[in-house]
Amino acid sequence: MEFISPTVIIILGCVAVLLFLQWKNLRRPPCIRGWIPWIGAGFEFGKTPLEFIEKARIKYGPVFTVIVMGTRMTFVTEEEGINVFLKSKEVNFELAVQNPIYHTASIAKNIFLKLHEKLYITVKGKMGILNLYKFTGQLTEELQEQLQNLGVHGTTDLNKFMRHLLYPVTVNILFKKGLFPTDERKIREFHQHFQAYDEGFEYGSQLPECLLRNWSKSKKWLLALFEKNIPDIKTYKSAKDNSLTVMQAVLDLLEMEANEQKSPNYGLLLLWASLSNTVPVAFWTFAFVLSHPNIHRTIMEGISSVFGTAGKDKIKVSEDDLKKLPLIKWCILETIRLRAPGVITRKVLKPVKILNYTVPSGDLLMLSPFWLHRNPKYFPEPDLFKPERWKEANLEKHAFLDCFMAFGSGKYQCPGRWLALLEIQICIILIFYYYDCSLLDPLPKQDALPSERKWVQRSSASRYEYQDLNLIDEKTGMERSKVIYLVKDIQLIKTGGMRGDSYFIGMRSLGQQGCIPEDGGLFLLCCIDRDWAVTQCFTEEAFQAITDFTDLPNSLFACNVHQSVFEGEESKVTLMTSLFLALSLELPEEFYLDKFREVTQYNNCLSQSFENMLSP
Ligand code: HEM
Repeated sequence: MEFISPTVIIILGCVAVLLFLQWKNLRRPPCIRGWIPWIGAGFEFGKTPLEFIEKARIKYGPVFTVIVMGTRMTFVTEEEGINVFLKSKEVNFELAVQNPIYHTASIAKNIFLKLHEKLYITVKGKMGILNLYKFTGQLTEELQEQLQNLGVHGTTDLNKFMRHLLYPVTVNILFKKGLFPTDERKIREFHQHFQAYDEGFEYGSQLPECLLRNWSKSKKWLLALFEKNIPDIKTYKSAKDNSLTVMQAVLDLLEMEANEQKSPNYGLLLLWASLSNTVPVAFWTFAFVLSHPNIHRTIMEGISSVFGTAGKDKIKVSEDDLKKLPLIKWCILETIRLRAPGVITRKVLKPVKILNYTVPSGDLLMLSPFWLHRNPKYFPEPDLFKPERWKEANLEKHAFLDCFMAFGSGKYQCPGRWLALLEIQICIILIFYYYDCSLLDPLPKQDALPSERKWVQRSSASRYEYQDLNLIDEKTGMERSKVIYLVKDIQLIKTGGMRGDSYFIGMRSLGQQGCIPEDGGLFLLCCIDRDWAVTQCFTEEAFQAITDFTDLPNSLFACNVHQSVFEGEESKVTLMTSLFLALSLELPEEFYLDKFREVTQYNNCLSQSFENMLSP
């Protein structure tokens, strides 16, 4: 008896603990754990996070938890959860983001926590409503300068165009006038590294850097760029007034707090925050407007009524001018609604009650502006681009529509939101003032979810042709046709081949050289939105013909990839590099250099490494 009772007590104790844990779990939101310990639902979730969230919402209801890489993420999708996310004192922004900040910008958690509030106040003040007027003139000037470089007529990828416009403008305004490189090679390097850093940001915020070699390389390149330029940024004095740039204000604060060594890291964060959403939003606003002829026309009429008929002269844009063109702001906000960030996050400090559930401390509370903006309860006909819905918002008083959460909310709402809106407004005014634009192809598919791996809705690649409104070409004296077009871009995918291998496939528009071999084909062209009607295959001969660079101007690559890719490039190696970049294949440099060598010996082209790189 004496021997049995401790055993019984232990068993009863275990049962009691188990029952208690079960009871505790019963009160927690339904949980998607996946079947692999620690990784949880990481794989399914990582593939298409937005789609995953929506499916889980339908299956489990408005509050649910997903275990990903050892982290409990609890999603809230309806009022009650949203209210807790926005208003509860038990949830915290800084603790939710300190880890990603540590990974992506190498800012130690204790330094981040110590400085965050002061830095936020500084940055918010510099870009707040009261200071916004200071940016209007600078933005107009910088944008006009960039547009001048564009010349009078040409064809380019719309996405690339927006980057070429907004990277230098944003850098020169927020950091120091003239900081953005003007040398072709350096510009290209900047684009390459910033894009790699931005594209890999989600992975970079969660995985150790040693697993992301190329991302890490780009991060180091950008940090080194700031390291080199910090002294110049510090001593820069604006010719117009004595005001500090946003980065100068940050540097002053870091100096005061004796944390100057972290200046390049904060530079990198500011750079990323200022460009990563603004560029895709500018792209989509432009694309939405061009694909709605009535809206486009009304905007053009508005611009002519405020600035007169288009001409070559530089114009000045004032606050009053902007007020006379509300439709442009509505279009931008409507675009942001539709292309909002996938999630924003807070850390639960003490258990919080949502509906009948208790969300435990330590969970990350997640809110998806993307899905919130698609709820018809809050935004009727949510999938339609309807700028007029913004008439209801009290924009004069700087209020957005209820449940518009693209800039986050609460204490640490995006401090750059007014600047982002202003930048895109002026960008649209100037482009439409100087260039005549029209759309020849339909808008790229809005719903990019199945292939969407990012939280933020990226812009898809589209081509765009612009034409100066001065219809007479100064050089030739001839009249120019007036076209701008937006073409769906092509994605590289892979398929099975006749030898039972998987092949690397893909090209931009095929021209006559494309054909569909009956044996399964070697190279397949596929539209980014999986529109199979434009899918075509190459034969081996066709592939060899198009990779023959000896007759470059006539090769299929040269015909179909924009001419500028090849301009000024001497070596074929660089050509190949540009080509892969042009095809939006963000592959590591060593890889495509290797690829170039391999391509010349066609049989090696299908190496295992290639396969691995392309595997999703
Ligand atoms: C359309 C463009 C933009 C969108 C959609 C956007 C969105 C966001 C979101 C969702 C957050 C997190 C807020 C939260 O969790 O409550 C954020 C934070 C931030 N944004 Fe933006 N943003 C945009 C443009 C900009 C620009 C142009 C800048 C700078 C010039 C900027 C600077 C920042 C900074 C510094 C933070 C971090 C705030 C903190 O540490 O507390 N953003 N932004």
